[in-house]
Amino acid sequence: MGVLSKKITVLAGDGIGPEVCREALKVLDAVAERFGHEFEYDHQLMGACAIDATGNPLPDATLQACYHADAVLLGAIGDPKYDNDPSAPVRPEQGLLRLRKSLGLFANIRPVTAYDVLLDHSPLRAERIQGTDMLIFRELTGGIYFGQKGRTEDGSAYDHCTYSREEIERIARLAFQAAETRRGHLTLVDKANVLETSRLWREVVQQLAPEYPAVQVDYLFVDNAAMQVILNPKQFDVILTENMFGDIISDEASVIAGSLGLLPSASVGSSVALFEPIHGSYPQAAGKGIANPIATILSVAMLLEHFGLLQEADTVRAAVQKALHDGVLTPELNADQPHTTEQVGSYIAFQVAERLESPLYRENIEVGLSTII
Ligand SMILES: NC(=O)C1=CN([C@@H]2O[C@H](COP(=O)(O)OP(=O)(O)OC[C@H]3O[C@@H](n4cnc5c(N)ncnc54)[C@H](O)[C@@H]3O)[C@@H](O)[C@H]2O)C=CC1
Ligand SMILES: CC(C)CC(=O)C(=O)O
Ligand SMILES: [Mg+2]
Repeated sequence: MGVLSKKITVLAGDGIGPEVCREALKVLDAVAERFGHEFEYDHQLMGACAIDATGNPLPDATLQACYHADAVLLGAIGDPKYDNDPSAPVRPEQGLLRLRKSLGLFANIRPVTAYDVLLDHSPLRAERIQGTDMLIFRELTGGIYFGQKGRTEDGSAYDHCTYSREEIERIARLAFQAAETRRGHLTLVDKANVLETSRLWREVVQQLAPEYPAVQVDYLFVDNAAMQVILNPKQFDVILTENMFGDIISDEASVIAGSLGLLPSASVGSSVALFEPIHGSYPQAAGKGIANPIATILSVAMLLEHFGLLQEADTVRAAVQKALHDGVLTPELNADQPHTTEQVGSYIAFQVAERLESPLYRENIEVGLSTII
């Protein structure tokens, strides 16, 4: 792959979003420095910050910038002032859902990895999780999050869940294809004993299965899956599931890695792809320098892979492994010798840029990174 020039729309968002995005862009700059690529960043508003500035969680300028970008990098959105006000007329999350729908991002891909050096950081037993490597395909533009919602005259509330065959088939095909390139095992997580939409998911997956003879398919009810993910995560290769189940199961699966701050994601579909950590805006941590930027940095690795820059993606992942190995980690993973969000990002960026001989780097190593930029 030659030298590339790419335009990336950056939606830093709210809470810790700007902090983790800053570090991810630092790493992307390091990739540009080492490999000669050019990345141009177009910062736009989305979420609570966009409501504050324009009254709209997804201003038209933001959407247009995303349409015209080669990729989108998102931090996180959300603010307690909306979470704590059930009757708020406009919400940051509406912007995110509308963005996903508008960009046709129907598949959200969330890898879950147990890192050997972090085995002790998971509350789960090391022998239980060691070697876990699963890929969750979460449907992202349908289901209950997008169905009609409202209140009835008697004061009840409803959220409708709908799925069409087409919505299921297009993500199921991506999941089958991924399973073919991995360990050949696909698990559909649903609630087909109760939900009609889940029965349609099973039907569609069963109809597609003969086209992918190298893939072994099995089916698991979501309540059982929630337990199995913790009890025996190594049994999973590719998990395919609908929007809400995937949202919940993937946050749960982050305890295998050791922190929600470690899990990246890629959202793909009919046009531009979007990359974001799976976590939210973690408002309690905003401005404190304690948010783990690795989920966003690994989302950048997925972005590079999407551009076909495989060596660059591997370089970022190797730099992350080095930070994990060297204990250059935020407090939730290294309470004894915590590093700040910025220190972790800088350390990873230094590894990527191979600026290992620079005096600044050496000085930072010598002082235990306490003065890293
Ligand atoms: N994609 C997005 O932008 C998402 C936005 N949200 C929004 O975020 C806000 C907060 O929601 P919560 O339920 O508290 O979820 P959250 O994901 O922001 O935080 C949950 C917990 O995960 C841990 N955590 C999250 N990110 C971390 C990081 N980078 N480093 C270390 N630890 C981390 C913290 O212990 C935190 O208390 C809400 O407004 C919610 O709507 C929630 C999920 C996704
Ligand atoms: C607005 C929510 C659906 C965001 C979320 O929790 C997620 O995408 O993981
Ligand atoms: Mg979520």
